[in-house]
Amino acid sequence: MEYQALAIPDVVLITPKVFGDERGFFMETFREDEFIKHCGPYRFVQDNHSKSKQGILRGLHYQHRHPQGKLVRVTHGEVYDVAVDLRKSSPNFGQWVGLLLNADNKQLLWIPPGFAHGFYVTSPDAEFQYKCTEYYSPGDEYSLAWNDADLAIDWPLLPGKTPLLSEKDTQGDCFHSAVKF
Ligand SMILES: Cc1cn([C@H]2C[C@H](O)[C@@H](COP(=O)(O)OP(=O)(O)O[C@H]3O[C@@H](C)C(=O)[C@@H](O)[C@H]3O)O2)c(=O)[nH]c1=O
Repeated sequence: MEYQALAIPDVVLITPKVFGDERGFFMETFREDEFIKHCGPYRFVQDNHSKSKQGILRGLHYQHRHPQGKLVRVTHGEVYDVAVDLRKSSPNFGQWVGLLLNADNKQLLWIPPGFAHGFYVTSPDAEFQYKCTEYYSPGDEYSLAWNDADLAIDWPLLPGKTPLLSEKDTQGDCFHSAVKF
């Protein structure tokens, strides 16, 4: 596996080594030893899997008292995945990184605690799987507005379409007033 720090260096893009043969392929998707070396001494306690239709945008989500690091990947289809740095002491505070993750490139993205995270589905549908460093904590969930003007995230929206959101995400907080770390 190859580990590449992105423009916000604590966000790491992981490219697995894929062994193809006549049966299909094999790849390792997580190794604790390498992960700790490149991303930090985190431990995962929960795995999640969601499926979404084209044009769905989930996010931008975070927990505050129980911040979650997330190791995310796409196992079917494609999404544009975004992480926003909400750590006040970070040189990258208020900045975002985004990139396409899909079932063909098989890449994984490590998003540390202290970030808001979300994704937009660009393919007809997409399955999204991720590991989390903290358990889901319903009372501690926050949604940051996907279209906040200060963040100015350059989502690759389908022409003429506004993203489809959950009720909760239509009420997302603006960056200015959002709870930070
Ligand atoms: C996230 C989550 C949800 N749920 C339940 C609550 C709710 O009834 C249903 C759907 O929840 P949500 O609408 O919050 O699901 P979703 O919008 O997919 O939330 C996820 O979005 C992405 C972008 C993230 O980064 C994740 O951390 C998570 O916040 O699933 C759990 O039981 N455990 C969980 O860990």
